[in-house]
Amino acid sequence: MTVTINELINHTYIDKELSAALDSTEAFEGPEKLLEIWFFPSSNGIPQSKGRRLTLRDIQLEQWVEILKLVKCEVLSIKSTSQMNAFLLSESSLFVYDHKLTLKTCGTTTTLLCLQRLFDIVEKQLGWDLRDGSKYHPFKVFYSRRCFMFPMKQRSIHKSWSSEVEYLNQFFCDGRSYLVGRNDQSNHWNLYVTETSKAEEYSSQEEDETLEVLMTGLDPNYSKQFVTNREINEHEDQGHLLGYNITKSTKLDCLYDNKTNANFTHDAFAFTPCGYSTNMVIDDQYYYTIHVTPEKGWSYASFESNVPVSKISLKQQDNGQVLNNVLGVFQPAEFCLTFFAKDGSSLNKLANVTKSIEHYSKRDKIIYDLDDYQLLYMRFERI
Ligand SMILES: C[S@@+](CC[C@H](N)C(=O)[O-])C[C@H]1O[C@@H](n2cnc3c(N)ncnc32)[C@H](O)[C@@H]1O
Repeated sequence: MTVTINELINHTYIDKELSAALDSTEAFEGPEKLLEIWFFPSSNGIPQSKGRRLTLRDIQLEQWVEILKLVKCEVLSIKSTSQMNAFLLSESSLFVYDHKLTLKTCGTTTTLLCLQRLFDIVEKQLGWDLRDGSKYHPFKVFYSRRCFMFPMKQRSIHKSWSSEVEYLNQFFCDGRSYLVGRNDQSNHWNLYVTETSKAEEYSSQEEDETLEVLMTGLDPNYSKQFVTNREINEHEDQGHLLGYNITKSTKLDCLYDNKTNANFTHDAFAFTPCGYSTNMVIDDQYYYTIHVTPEKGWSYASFESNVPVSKISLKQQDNGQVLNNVLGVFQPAEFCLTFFAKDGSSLNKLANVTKSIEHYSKRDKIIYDLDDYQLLYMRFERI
């Protein structure tokens, strides 16, 4: 599976002015805030309203721009497939399906401050009744993040986990908050998750697994691949061209063995003076997304994927091999991984495979049973 030059010209949307002018030279908070909202268990579960069935993908671009303004980030470009819209943002990514969305943003973005506007739009425009008294009850909500490197630089409620949880609890019923890993400044990960709406739980046929790998202390010989130092030129969109070149040279488009020849859609951007983001969509419905902050001192890269590796590779590959491919590109000094799965066997398999990651030693391993999901958290350090 490799990307082709066609990927540079078939965007659904592209902000050429923004793409040409983005620049950031200050210390950057790579670790992202990750919000995933399942409004319904599947697209089949979306109700009709006034004789029409509207979905998240009926929300217009101008409204996403307005929602993202509250988050303090902008849309660089969009790739659409038959089942989802993949937004590449000035600070990471947004994936919109008919019934669910994933918003991943880094830096000093204010992810949760878009919740009220998002639910207003969903309620008034799509006609979805998600009210539970003064709160909302979507099918499921996940909000997570690794501990920040520069917590005091964060804005508003994002300065502390407890104020983020307090804010989430104003919107949702039955939310639970976890501190996963060591209770020190730099080695933990936080999760907020709402209880699955029981009435709909068993109508969900959707298989779902998500692997995240959060890497720090990137090897400078490898992270320099993400430094381009391009000249800012208002008239040329070099960011997407250089992003494409980096994808090819690092082979980040070859992490999965696409044995089914499923459609592959790709969008990447190289920031200036450095930094890289990419969204890859496989089979029109699964994504993996990679974001890189290569600066020495606060280097960071994240990989997140909901690609069902065994289906896409016809059982030729597993998540352990994908993990090794990812580590090979960044060679981090440390990383933690989180893996959510409904099926305990893929989780156990990954937990066992990772016993033998070359050059790394396991420091923490934690498994949670979260009603319909199991969660594996592991942290490793280079030996
Ligand atoms: C590519 S973004 C991805 C963030 C992602 N969460 C991560 O760090 O892995 C961050 C990188 O791009 C660089 N960058 C340059 N201009 C930027 C901008 N306007 N907004 C965000 N990042 C920018 C940052 O300095 C950093 O190296």
